[in-house]
Amino acid sequence: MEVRGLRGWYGKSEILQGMDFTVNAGETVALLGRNGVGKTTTMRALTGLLARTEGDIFFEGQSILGCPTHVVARKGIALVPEHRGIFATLTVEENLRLAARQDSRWSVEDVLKLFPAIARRRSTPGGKLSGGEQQLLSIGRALVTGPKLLLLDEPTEGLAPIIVDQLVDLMKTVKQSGLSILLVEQSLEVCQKVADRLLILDHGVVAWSGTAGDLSHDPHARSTYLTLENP
Ligand SMILES: Nc1ncnc2c1ncn2[C@@H]1O[C@H](COP(=O)(O)OP(=O)(O)OP(=O)(O)O)[C@@H](O)[C@H]1O
Repeated sequence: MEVRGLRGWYGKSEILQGMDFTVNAGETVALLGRNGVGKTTTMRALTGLLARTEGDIFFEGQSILGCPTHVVARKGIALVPEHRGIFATLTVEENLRLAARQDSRWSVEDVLKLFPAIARRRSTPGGKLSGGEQQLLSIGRALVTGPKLLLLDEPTEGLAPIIVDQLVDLMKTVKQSGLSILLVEQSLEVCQKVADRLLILDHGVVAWSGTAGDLSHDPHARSTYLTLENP
């Protein structure tokens, strides 16, 4: 994915003010920044969910700016939103089967094998799962659609450390399968474990980019662009 001069608005507020970045095939890129800088808005702009955008977004060489969400999804971009978006009254298995596409390289059975924690709960309604299980299920739902690029919006937010470790392992497995991942993530520790590159968003643009190692040696960037919550 190549993003060039991306601008995006809510009403008259210009939140994204000319973002430039790429996510190469097979790469995991993390998007960081203080609360409210526009990380979720970026994810929405990339998936046709923001009403007003300008600039350009290329996916596999084709412009997708302004494409409706279902078209973006069909091209192979799957968004796992911050609030997970699973069906509370449907079982785990029904949630997966409803999302599954025949041409996906991940079948429902593959996903259940990959996530034993939710396989054990396959007959449980989505609404009865713990936060961590819901997060795994929503990633599973994205995988069965057969994406090439997975967009994960704060997947570890609010989860216990042991579940975060499981999610990190899962992201590594997904990455090894060749999928590209763009991840909004506040924890530098998680970024260090899974991301090839980090992008820090500030004032609607990508203000810093580099590896987690670069950032650990750059106290100025950490104090300028990140909150104290970032370890
Ligand atoms: N639906 C909306 N209508 C109007 N303004 C919005 C809407 N959603 C978000 N905003 C504003 O847009 C700005 C960017 O919000 P966004 O959710 O993208 O930030 P974020 O970087 O993801 O932050 P957080 O870490 O808090 O989720 C914020 O100032 C927010 O108040």
